[in-house]
Amino acid sequence: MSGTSAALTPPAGAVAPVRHPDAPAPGELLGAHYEQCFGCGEAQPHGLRLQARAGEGISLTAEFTVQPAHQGAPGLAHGGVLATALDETLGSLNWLLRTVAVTGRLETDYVLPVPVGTVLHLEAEVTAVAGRKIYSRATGRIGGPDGPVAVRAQALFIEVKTEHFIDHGRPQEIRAAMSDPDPSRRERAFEVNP
Ligand SMILES: CCCCCCCC/C=C\CCCCCCCC(=O)SCCNC(=O)CCNC(=O)[C@H](O)C(C)(C)COP(=O)(O)OP(=O)(O)OC[C@H]1O[C@@H](n2cnc3c(N)ncnc32)[C@H](O)[C@@H]1OP(=O)(O)O
Repeated sequence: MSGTSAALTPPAGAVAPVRHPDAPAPGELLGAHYEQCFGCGEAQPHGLRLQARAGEGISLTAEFTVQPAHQGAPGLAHGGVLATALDETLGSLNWLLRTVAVTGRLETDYVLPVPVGTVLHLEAEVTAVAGRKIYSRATGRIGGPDGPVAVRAQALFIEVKTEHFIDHGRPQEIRAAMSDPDPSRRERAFEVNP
């Protein structure tokens, strides 16, 4: 049984998403947006280390391998970890729009159990944009990119200003991220200059 709440149905005035001219080319790896990110950070030992790759239009693919640290039941991925993988994949789509946005709503269907050691093959796309609201969906397959769907999600991301992170984040992490000598990492941890 699955369904979609009204909040995830784009309103009548919604428009098709527009790929930013500087979006990474199809096939290009996006790389981590923040090295401590639980979803994608390479310096985050407990994280998913999800790797996303730009697709055509406003779409992308991503992969992550379920580790023993990601278990809920013996030998099986925790549902919250799978939701994180979907959230991260969907959030990464905003890099193709060059819009800074946070998850407002995420609805997840769990279709098949996902064992430890499995590679989850994710694909995601933005379906519509209405003002600050970005509508998107994703699927995660197991056994290969064309394998059966194990999880799927629909989401609503809300565009925010850079100040969202400065106002709400903890000062010590903000200071550390802002003092990163690499300007592109600084930009992607906090802001996007369209
Ligand atoms: C994370 C770092 C990103 C760095 C960026 C660098 C670029 C990186 C590039 C790429 C990789 C990114 C990968 C990230 C992946 C992970 C993403 C996450 O997990 S984000 C963390 C979890 N989410 C939160 O912490 C939000 C907490 N919530 C809030 O801060 C506010 O509630 C917020 C900003 C979402 C909305 O607050 P308001 O005051 O700005 O706006 P209002 O007026 O309430 O909402 C605007 C519209 O949206 C609807 N809306 C808001 N929340 C909704 C909801 N939950 N369900 C349905 N509609 C909702 C409202 O009804 C309203 O609609 P009407 O304009 O009136 O039509």
